Amino acid sequence: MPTIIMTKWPVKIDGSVKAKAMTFLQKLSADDTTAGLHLEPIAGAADSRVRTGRVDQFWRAVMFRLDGAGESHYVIHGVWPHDDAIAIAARVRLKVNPINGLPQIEQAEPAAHPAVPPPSRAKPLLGRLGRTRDDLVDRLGVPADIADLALAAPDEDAILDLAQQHDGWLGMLLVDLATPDSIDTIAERLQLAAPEPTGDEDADLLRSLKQPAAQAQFAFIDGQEELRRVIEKGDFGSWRVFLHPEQRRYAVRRYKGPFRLSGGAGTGKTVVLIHRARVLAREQQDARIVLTTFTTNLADALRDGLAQLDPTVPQASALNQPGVYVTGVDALAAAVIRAAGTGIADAVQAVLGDARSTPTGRTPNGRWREVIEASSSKLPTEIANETFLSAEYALVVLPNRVKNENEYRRIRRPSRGVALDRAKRDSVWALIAAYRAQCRIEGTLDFAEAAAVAAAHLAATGGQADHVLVDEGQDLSPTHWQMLRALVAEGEDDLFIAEDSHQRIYGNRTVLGRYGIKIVGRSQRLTLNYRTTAQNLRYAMAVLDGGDYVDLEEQAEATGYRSARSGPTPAVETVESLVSELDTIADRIRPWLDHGAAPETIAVLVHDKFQRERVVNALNERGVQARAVDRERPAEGRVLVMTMHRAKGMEFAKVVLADVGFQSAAEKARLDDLDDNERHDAELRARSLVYVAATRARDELVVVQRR
Ligand SMILES: Nc1ncnc2c1ncn2[C@@H]1O[C@H](COP(=O)(O)OP(=O)(O)OP(=O)(O)O)[C@@H](O)[C@H]1O
Repeated sequence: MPTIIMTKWPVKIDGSVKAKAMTFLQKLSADDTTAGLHLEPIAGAADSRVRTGRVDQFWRAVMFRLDGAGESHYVIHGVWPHDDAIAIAARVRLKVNPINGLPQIEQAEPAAHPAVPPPSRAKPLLGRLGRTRDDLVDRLGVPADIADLALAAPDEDAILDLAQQHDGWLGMLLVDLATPDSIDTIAERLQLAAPEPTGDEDADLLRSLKQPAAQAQFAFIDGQEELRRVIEKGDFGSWRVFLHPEQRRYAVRRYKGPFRLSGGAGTGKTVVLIHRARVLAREQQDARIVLTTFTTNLADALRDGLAQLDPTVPQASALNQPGVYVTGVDALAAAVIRAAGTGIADAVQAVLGDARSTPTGRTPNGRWREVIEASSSKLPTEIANETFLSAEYALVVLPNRVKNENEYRRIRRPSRGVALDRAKRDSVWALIAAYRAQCRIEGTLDFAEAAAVAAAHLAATGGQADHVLVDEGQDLSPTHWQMLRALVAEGEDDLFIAEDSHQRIYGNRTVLGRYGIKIVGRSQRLTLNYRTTAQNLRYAMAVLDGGDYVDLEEQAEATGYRSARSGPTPAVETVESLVSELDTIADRIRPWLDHGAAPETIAVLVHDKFQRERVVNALNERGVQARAVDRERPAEGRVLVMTMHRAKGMEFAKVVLADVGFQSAAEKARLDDLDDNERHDAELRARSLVYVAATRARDELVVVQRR
């Protein structure tokens, strides 16, 4: 049976043609001698391998036929109207790039490229970065005509425009060339290697199509189902098929222990996790794989993503079952506790010092505040506040299983800022004891307690997973890490953690090594942003400037991300009042809708739920149909309005960021109560929130800031 090798198609085709293309390719992959396919060579074509095929009366497919190992292979170049297809088929050529060994589709007459612009007085970007024509052409294998265009490009935006015209390895090389990375680093990142030609051109082409960097553009299709997915999803689904060589490496490689993958927003960390879950599930049918993240909404998205990638991957419906169990990290703790039944009593005893067997409820938000208000504590406000106490509890008390005043007096409190002398420790413990007593009466646990109890149970009774994959690692708390560590035995491919410390918007800094997760050098970073245009990325990175962010191994978080796409500069509008803010938001959205943007591809991101309701009402009053998004999945047909927290992990074509720089009186008072350490951390989180929100925009970003 012939093998189909799909490429990212240069033109988008609409639904009815897709269906016909699908039927055509299905028949081709079943039997290429079927008469109705009309596979024909083109007389005088630049490449004798080229064939056209009949999709219907009007449309033709253009492809290359390669013969290797006694089988025919068809590299599908695309589908065009009849006359265009014939003209394209006459000129295209598939060859192995002699410098980098990668497959290259080129036109016999390169007239399609714009002329090299006349040199401007300022030195072009690549020259400023010390790049030469030899670097591009002789070391990396950039075709000479494109190298000349790149070397004449005045700035990063011009290079990105050029990169956008070239899918696959060539586009990736051009994006990398606009960064300060060395030529060796760039070559290494794409894993370039040019093996000696064997003398059999078809075999050499097939070998080149299998190179890691080639797979960002060419995909060997495995069965009819995969064929259907690739065609139906077209461009938007390309993450499913065309991975960056680095992404592929992290998705498939085996690691001797925990591995950490960091990377800025939109660099494809989630994509890697989903692919890795599939690879593990396919290779080890009985394996119990847990794929987890911070919130239930994010877990829903992971579940959907995995089903989209491959509906045949079994998704387990309970912990400790073969398949991929996708769940939020707190739901995971609840699942461990539920499954343990009354057997959880020992773990509750180990963590809290009382042997409750059915801690079923969830401690309500605000409980710390009630405890403080009900007490006659003499502690200063920088200690007797909800932020400090809940952090002390989650970072010091629970992970160390502190059960009484004596133990608390002796415990080390690394990186906790405020020093506590003996009297203060005793007063803090009194509040903690009151908190625990109240929760005991009500039979509730808070999230950090539930994770600590689940961790203690798993540590005593044994792991319930073979591989654990974690997204949004920067937001997890110490007891989450203890639970995940205990969930899987130490060993090969035990934990795979994706994180971006710039996106920490919940909780406090944590250090993996303190909770038994030893990365020891197994850590890598993704740097190519797939989602956000270079202009939006610059805005988002500027929000973080000067902040001292550190990662889960206590290293300063790196920046230096690059984007593969270029677009308009974000519009920043400063307004004086709430009314003018609401007017501005509506005025910005209307033209997008008038130009045909689907309403659900537009999002307004705000600070809190009150503002969300205000914006929804104001937009509807101003004739823009809008809907608030809370926990549910967003629906179609209306502009979406949600909090910046809710937007985590999501993306939209166009985003309006509202309330930037605005602080309510209540928030200001809360920050004033904090000690310097906590306040500094709260400020980092606030910046991270704007960074998260700004990086949700794929194409256009409008920022509305209040004076
Ligand atoms: N190889 C790829 N080809 C095409 N698109 C990709 C690829 N990898 C990722 N993407 C797209 O880039 C976007 C961001 O990917 P993803 O959500 O995995 O990034 P992330 O690093 O997890 O982002 P965040 O940290 O902001 O949640 C998605 O739209 C995804 O489909």
